[in-house]
Amino acid sequence: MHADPTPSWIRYFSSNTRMSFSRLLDNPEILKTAQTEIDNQVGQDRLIDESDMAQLPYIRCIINETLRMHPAAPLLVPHLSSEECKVAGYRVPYGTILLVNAWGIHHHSKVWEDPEKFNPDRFIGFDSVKEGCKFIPFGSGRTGCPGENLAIHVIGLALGSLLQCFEWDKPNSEIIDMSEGTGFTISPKVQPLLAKCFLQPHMVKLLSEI
Ligand code: HEM
Repeated sequence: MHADPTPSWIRYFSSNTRMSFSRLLDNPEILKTAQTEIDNQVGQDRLIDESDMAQLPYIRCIINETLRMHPAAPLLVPHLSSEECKVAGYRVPYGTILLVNAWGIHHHSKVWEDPEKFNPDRFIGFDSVKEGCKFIPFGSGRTGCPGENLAIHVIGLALGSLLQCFEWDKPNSEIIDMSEGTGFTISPKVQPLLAKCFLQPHMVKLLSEI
């Protein structure tokens, strides 16, 4: 394996990581900050692994910001009231199907400043307990997603590996189309994402030993 200045092309289909990656390609300074964090915390002598995630808070901010703008389950999953109750002053009769519009909350200008801007910094020091239900890509409380930690680690590892091993660029200067398809879960409408990648020179030796 050698560091070839000619780029390789990647056609990327995965949903969550693809959304993060598209946003990073359109925001090269954020991409660079993420790479610097990996360089500082993991170094160049070994590949990133799952145990590094706790030391990569900025990568976590990028994942959160992507899940804010593109929550995989925009209406969470339907819930059914097993008895009559009151929610925020509203009477909810027994047997009501309740949908929570997480996408709407995540994009609401009264909840988030400049909600259409991709800005991972807004999650620096974010405390989900103090902030209440303004960020709920995994739902909340007893019915919340039990796979949250696994999902964050898998996305972080995929994103971190791509950032550690390669330099990235867009195929052209156009803003990447982030339109979302319709359905129970969110996925990008335009598939696949096309990007140019260059192997980082310092990764050549490491990757050739795998
Ligand atoms: C980015 C990845 C993921 C997202 C955004 C996500 C999101 C969600 C959401 C929004 C719910 C419904 C919560 C509610 O309405 O209260 C849910 C439920 C659930 N998720 Fe996830 N999830 C993800 C990954 C995973 C993974 C990796 C697993 C398992 C390995 C998993 C297992 C489940 C299960 C079993 C439920 C149903 C829990 C219940 O009803 O008791 N999820 N998830």
